[in-house]
Amino acid sequence: MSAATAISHNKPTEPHKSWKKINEERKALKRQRKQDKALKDLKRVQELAASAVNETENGKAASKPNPSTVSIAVPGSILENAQSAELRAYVAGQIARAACIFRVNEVIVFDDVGVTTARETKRIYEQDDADNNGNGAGKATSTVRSSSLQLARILQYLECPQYLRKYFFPLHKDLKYSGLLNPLDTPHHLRQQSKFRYREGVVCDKQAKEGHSYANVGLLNDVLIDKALEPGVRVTVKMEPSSDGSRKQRGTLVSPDEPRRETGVYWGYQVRIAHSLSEIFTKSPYDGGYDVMVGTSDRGTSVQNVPNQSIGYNHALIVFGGLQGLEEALANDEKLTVDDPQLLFDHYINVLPKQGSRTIRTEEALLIAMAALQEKLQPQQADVECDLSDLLPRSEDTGIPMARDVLVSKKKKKKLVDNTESNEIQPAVIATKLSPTPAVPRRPNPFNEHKRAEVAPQSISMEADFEVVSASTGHTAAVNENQNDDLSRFD
Ligand SMILES: C[S@@+](CC[C@H](N)C(=O)[O-])C[C@H]1O[C@@H](n2cnc3c(N)ncnc32)[C@H](O)[C@@H]1O
Repeated sequence: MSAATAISHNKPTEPHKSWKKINEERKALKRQRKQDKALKDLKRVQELAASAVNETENGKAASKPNPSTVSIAVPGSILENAQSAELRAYVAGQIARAACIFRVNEVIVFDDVGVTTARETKRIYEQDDADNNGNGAGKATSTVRSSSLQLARILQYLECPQYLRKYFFPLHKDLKYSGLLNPLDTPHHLRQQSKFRYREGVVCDKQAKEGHSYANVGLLNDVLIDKALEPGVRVTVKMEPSSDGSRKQRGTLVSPDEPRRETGVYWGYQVRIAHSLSEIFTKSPYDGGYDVMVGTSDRGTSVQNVPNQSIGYNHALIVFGGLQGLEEALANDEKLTVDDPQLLFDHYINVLPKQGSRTIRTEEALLIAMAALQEKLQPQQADVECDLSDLLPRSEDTGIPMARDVLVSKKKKKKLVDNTESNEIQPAVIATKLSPTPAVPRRPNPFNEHKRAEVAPQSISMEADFEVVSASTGHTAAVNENQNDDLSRFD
């Protein structure tokens, strides 16, 4: 017998494993890995919670100032220049994406035209307290250019976490193509499995113990919060680490500024409507208004002449013009008496002195300007830096419409193809039911028409005579009352 054969003969032979056994072992390994990850996440959450408690005890949290803010103003009329309803919505989506990419805290939609035409009329909307000179006199109605209202509504819709949209955005023709828009993918749009200290939520209509209420924060179970609030209110909740053995998740109501202030995480933008150029400046939500105002125009000073980090700010405002620029917006403002827009701003900047097209569209200028101004702006209060990469969803975890298509089972796909071939209409669209209790959002929401639904049901049924078009089904979609009523599944 050769040595090799002897060795192979002496080697203990492994018992033959069936595929069933191999699969079981693999599954067990997978389970183990999942458990390890969950434990790691839990440990991290507990550590963060403990450090937050420490900070509060040391009085540090209370004294932390709010980080500096950036606001942008864009005219609603830019939608009027779009060739179709789909493109109109798409332009609004581009503004929302740019605002998030550059961590903008406030988007002001202003009217740079004033007069209306047969095509572009004004619409009534519910003005909030903030618009109403902040005198707390309650809600009032006002009229606004329809393009401004649509832009503002789409901006708000996209900023709202998907799981809350059905509470705050009843079916509306302005949102018809919202399903085609690219999602914002912001950190505050948390997934169910994300373990982050803060979550956006809505107060539920569910009995809670005295002085408490339940909020839907996008988790499997509602969270018990430490305040008795009216159902429908949008809230920011600080999650308490879940105690062992308790299935009930608890949370504390906090200010919407807190997540960003405490963690440095971008927490979305606010939307405000201004009826004219001057209202951008006069109705600022910040005490003392904006301290640095930047106007943008191809007639401005070259951005290359602005030294890096030379624009110190606490509340910066960057204003963009429409089709005819800021000159036109100024000419259409009855309150402003100056005749040169440059006089309204601390800086009047040309962000691309050697442009190769005769004109740069506002949605393009927005991206160019925000990128060019990054190194020129210097916040007085910078965001705190905190590595939260393992707690917040990364781009590969987030919802891309294509990924959803991939998840459609082969059987379903075949059915879809068959139906299309036989010219059947796909029932892939939602009819959002208005929530039974009118939602009072935490943030001023001038576009909330829940009240109108109660008062004038006829007008809603007129507006509801359309569909929401999803990215995957295109124009073949039709309304089906039985479908899931969450608009977010299209984003
Ligand atoms: C269609 S342009 C208006 C054209 C106009 N001549 C102007 O720039 O004032 C729309 C808006 O995009 C921005 N924009 C366009 N080109 C720009 C540039 N080179 N520098 C800064 N902003 C620009 C401005 O806010 C402008 O109001």
